[in-house]
Amino acid sequence: MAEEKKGLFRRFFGGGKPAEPELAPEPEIVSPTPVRAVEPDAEAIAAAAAIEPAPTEILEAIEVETAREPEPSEPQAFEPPAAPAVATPEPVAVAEPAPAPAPRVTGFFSAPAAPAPAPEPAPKQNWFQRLRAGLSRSSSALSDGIVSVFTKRKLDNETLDEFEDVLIQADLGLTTAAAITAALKKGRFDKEIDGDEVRTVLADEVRKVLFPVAKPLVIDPARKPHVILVVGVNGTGKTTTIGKLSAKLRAEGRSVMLAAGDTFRAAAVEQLKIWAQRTGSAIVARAIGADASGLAFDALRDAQAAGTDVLLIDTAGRLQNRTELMAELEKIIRVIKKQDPTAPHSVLLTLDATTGQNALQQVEIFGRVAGVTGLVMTKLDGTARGGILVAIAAKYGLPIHFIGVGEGVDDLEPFSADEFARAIAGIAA
Ligand SMILES: Nc1nc2c(ncn2[C@@H]2O[C@H](COP(=O)(O)OP(=O)(O)OP(=O)(O)O)[C@@H](O)[C@H]2O)c(=O)[nH]1
Repeated sequence: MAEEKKGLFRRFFGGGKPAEPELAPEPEIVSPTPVRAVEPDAEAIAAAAAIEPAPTEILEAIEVETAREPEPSEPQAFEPPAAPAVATPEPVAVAEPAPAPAPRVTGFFSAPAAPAPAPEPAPKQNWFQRLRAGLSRSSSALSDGIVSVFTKRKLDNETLDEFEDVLIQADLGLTTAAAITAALKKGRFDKEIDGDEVRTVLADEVRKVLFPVAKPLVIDPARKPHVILVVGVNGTGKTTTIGKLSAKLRAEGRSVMLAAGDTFRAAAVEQLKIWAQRTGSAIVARAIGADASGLAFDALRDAQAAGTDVLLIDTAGRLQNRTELMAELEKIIRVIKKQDPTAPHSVLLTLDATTGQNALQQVEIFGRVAGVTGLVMTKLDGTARGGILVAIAAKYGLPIHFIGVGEGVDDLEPFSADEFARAIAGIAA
């Protein structure tokens, strides 16, 4: 199929390489300082401040351990691993209600002003509504194409070709675009067709591609801990995803430990600490610039000792074409295996939907180097390129566990083929 559409592909992508995200600057490795001395990042704190606190009853159930002080200096080599700082979550303090202000006396007529009526809270949208809203840029790009191709026209070879172009432009991939066009042609050729019929066929075909890959992330209760390693390119949402997952796991009553393996970025460590506190998870963090594989090793040892259900390991962002950084990722996995040969039990690759075609290469290379077991696609809100998820599913068949449509704790949900297919096709309910 790729051969058939080569001319077409070149028209859309200029025959060149797909656009790559800007190279992120090399993270600066500063001399190790104790984690506690790291200046909190205002942006990270502001982002995490939006997180809903874990239910009080969950927080009350947390066992409070004594926090260990960080080592004064951090070894760069893996052996022997130094003990990490294990900061134990503290229950989130319930803020004392502020005393009601006394009515202001303004003379003889001192009656307090009538309070302004409270604004009606906006009704909370359900997940499908948020998914539809998030995917609106992707679905309206498709919808506009459908309207312009099919308005008052019969389904002939020309309209089919134009429609296939619309699908390819929406990043759905050549194979899926061809399958959708073929399905539309069946029994409808030379007949008038309306937009709703096209949208139904589109949703049906997308659903067929996504159904086999929509698989939940399964936590093996026999593993103590079930180790989840989160990998991906810079800024794809690893740390945020770990925070959101920890909230879900804690809400299910599981004990969780977070390992702040992004030892390049102080903001990532701070962000993770806030998530740990809010969700009632334990956290293992070290100084900026510390050896990430040593930290992963120590975190796993601590999680085993504590009988923790799930250990979520964050890693620094890395571009898939940076060989030395990918080798570092291999080392982290090797070191984890020394402690538990069956670990990591899940390797999640976070993909930023706004990246478009480059995401395919990320799946290819991270899959090969890190043995990715499942995908999390973030930032489906605010992109017209959400179709890339379909192209990835068709090409790699890797499980898609979660998708993200925003920065809030509720904006990450298990992936549903049917919901995604309807949302991207612009079908209302
Ligand atoms: N709009 C939107 N923003 C998101 C989503 N997921 C994450 N983000 C934001 O993306 C930015 C980067 O997220 P991080 O979690 O820090 O990404 P990271 O992969 O850990 O970054 P590095 O450590 O630099 O590799 C943050 O501002 C997040 O709030 C999403 O689904 N939608």
